[in-house]
Amino acid sequence: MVSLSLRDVGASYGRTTVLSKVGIDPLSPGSVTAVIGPNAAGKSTLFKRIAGLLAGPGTVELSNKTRGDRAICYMPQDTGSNVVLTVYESLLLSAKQGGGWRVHDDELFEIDSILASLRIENLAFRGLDALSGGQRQLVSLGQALVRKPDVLLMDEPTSALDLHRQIDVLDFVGNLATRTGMIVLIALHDLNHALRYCSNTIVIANGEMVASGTTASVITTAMLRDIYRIDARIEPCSRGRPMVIVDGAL
Ligand SMILES: Nc1ncnc2c1ncn2[C@@H]1O[C@H](COP(=O)(O)OP(=O)(O)OP(=O)(O)O)[C@@H](O)[C@H]1O
Repeated sequence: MVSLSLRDVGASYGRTTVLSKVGIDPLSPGSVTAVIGPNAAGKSTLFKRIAGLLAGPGTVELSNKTRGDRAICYMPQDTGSNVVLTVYESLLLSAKQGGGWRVHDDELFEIDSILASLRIENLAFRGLDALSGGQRQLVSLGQALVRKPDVLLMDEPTSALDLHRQIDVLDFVGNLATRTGMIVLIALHDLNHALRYCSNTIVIANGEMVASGTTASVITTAMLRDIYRIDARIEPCSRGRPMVIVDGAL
């Protein structure tokens, strides 16, 4: 089964280094890890570096990958598109990216199944330029999933979604990871989503990794104070789930 580890990973834009020395022990198949941290901390940069879209020092090691060059898929934060394609065509194009152009029945079946799982089958023949922000985000996730990556990097995948869709998407991706062994990293600002859906969490601040480990051990009152500069408590809700309750900014 696939596993992903990082050693001393860094990245720069031109001469400006924005990320350095990020290291994580092998992430196991099927794991879902949150990547959290303030704005401009370096979360998207880390994803671009892992996906090979940015060069930099250190090693991204992916062992036992099954998908060759398509093993790692980055779902960007900005899903805007002015490409003249329908939703269905965009998923088909994504499924075929890097492969041959012959279309097989099982690929069409897979696209239908992902559209249905994300509850966007009604959008299949709508142009990408005629979608709402949330619909674009769901289509972008569909484009990533049809590639069946070994590692899925999701950059704030629920930022444009209503509450029901947020839960739907995170449940779906978590179950898919468990079922297929896909490793998932999700950049999140909603720390309650991290507590609920991610077994492990990595904290990035000022271009450095400042904590990593089980989500419960990483999301603490002290971390929220030091990294986010907020006064907050982590308390169980009436159903026993830990929740971040924010009292104010420091
Ligand atoms: N293409 C670029 N060229 C130059 N600097 C960039 C570029 N993209 C990002 N940066 C800078 O790199 C730093 C890290 O940005 P990054 O997008 O990785 O942060 P982030 O943690 O994902 O932030 P956010 O939570 O706001 O999305 C920031 O200072 C940003 O201004």
